[in-house]
This record gives sequence, C-alpha cells and structure tokens, in this order.
Amino acid sequence: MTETHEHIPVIAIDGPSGSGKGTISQILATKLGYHLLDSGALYRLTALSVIEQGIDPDNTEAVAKAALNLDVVFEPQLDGEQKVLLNAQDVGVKLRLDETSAMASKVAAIPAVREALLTRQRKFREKPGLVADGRDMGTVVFTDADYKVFLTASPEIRAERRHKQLIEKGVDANISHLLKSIIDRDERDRTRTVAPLVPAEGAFVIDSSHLSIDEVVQQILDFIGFSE
Ligand SMILES: Nc1ncnc2c1ncn2[C@@H]1O[C@H](COP(=O)(O)OP(=O)(O)O)[C@@H](O)[C@H]1O
Ligand SMILES: Nc1ccn([C@H]2C[C@H](O)[C@@H](COP(=O)(O)OP(=O)(O)O)O2)c(=O)n1
Repeated sequence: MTETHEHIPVIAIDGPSGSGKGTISQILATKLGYHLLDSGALYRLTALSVIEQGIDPDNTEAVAKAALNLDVVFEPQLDGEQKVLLNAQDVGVKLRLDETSAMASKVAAIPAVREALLTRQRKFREKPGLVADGRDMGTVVFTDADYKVFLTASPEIRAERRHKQLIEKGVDANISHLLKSIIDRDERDRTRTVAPLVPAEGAFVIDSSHLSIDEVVQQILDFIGFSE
C-alpha cells in the first residue's frame, strides 16, 4: 500500500528584531486560519530555563539538554495572542525581559541547541497550514516552505518601535540603550556560524521602515495570492 503525504503549506517569515515578524505573523495566521510558530519564544524559553536553573551558558551540553527538555505549552488566545506556559507557569512577561533577550541570542548561537529545537519546531506544521516566525524558518527549519518572506527595517525604526511597545506596556525603556542592544543582537545573529540571519534564496524581501502594519500584511497576502 502506498502512503500518501498530504502537503501542509508553510509561510516562513524571517527577519531581525523589531521588524514586525511577530505582529505580522499573528495577523496572517488569524486571517488564514493557520497555526503559528513563534520560534523566538523557544530560544527565549531555553534562555529562561538556563537563567532559572542557574546553568552555565558556556556549558553547551547542559544548555542543549535544557532546550530538549523544555516543558512548554502554547495556548492560543481569542485575540490571536499566545499564552506561554513553562513548567505550567505563565512566563509571558519574563520572556521579554532584557536579560532573557540577551541570553536567548547567546543560546541561539549554540549548534546543539538549534539541533535540539528542530524537531519541536517542525511539529508545528499541522493542517491546514503554518505561519512560522523566526530567523531561519526559510533557510533551515522549513526549507520547502511554500512562501518565504524576509522582513526588515532600519535599526533606528526598530528601536523606536520597541521603545513605543515597551512604554505602552508600562515598562521603562531607554531608546539609545535599545538601539545599541538591537545592533549588538543583529551582529550576533548575522555572524554566527549556524543558521545566520540571512534572507532565504528567493525570499520576498520587505523593508517595513516606511510601511504600516496593514500595508505589510497586504503585500504578503498579494505575494501568496490570497484575496479576502
Ligand atoms: N510596519 C510597522 N509599522 C509600525 N509599527 C510596526 C510595524 N510592524 C510592527 N510594528 C510594531 O513594532 C513593534 C515590534 O514588532 P514585533 O512584531 O514584536 O517585531 P519582531 O517580532 O520582528 O521582533 C510592535 O509594537 C509592532 O506593533
Ligand atoms: N528561529 C529563530 C528565532 C529566534 N532566534 C534567536 C534570535 C534572537 O536573538 C532570539 C529571540 O528571538 P525573538 O524573535 O523572540 O526576538 P525579537 O522579538 O525579534 O526581538 O532568538 C534564532 O536564532 N532563531
């Protein structure tokens, strides 16, 4: 008997921090009725486990083990947001702390960590389809993605957006500090030897510096040939 493998479509959205990947991916997933993979959250969760368990981040074996053993549940909410539970605890706020972001970028450079998270990420590919948000969705995790988008914006605009986002959440933030941390993190993400942040071959590159969220969403819907 021959097994038939039904094709499950994937839209890969990659790009640097603050380019709008999370926001745009969430809107697309809701519009298309697709599942959503926030792969950055998996790196952040690994970072949080490392911090909370007091693991030495230079001990790559121990960090990879923490990545492999993550006890995590993503609970989609009615507004399209996702609740993230680590060891049954809501860690939504902790995941976005500066300390977690910096550690996430460090653990993401460890090849064994990326390997450990690969299977977990691919499991998100379920019917009727998946919008996958990250840095290497189109280049490594879903090389056969149906559509690949690379979203970018200038570092200054990304720092401004992050600043506004944090202030709105009531979190104190300094724009020049944010800009520096965005530039440092970009550099680390781009120059690492495994899965560096680069557009996938054939990716649709969008510079959202001077585009609204709606304009970006529309460009992607046009690209994938979806009309409402
Ligand atoms: N095209 C855009 N124009 C204006 N603000 C945007 C745009 N895209 C995203 N934003 C805002 O920028 C902030 C960062 O976006 P986010 O989706 O978290 O980026 P990423 O996931 O790439 O780090 C959010 O507050 C979001 O609402
Ligand atoms: N597929 C991915 C997703 C994120 N990462 C890394 C890159 C970032 O430094 C951290 C956190 O990613 P996340 O997308 O949550 O960060 P931003 O919202 O873009 O600031 O993880 C990665 O290496 N590969």
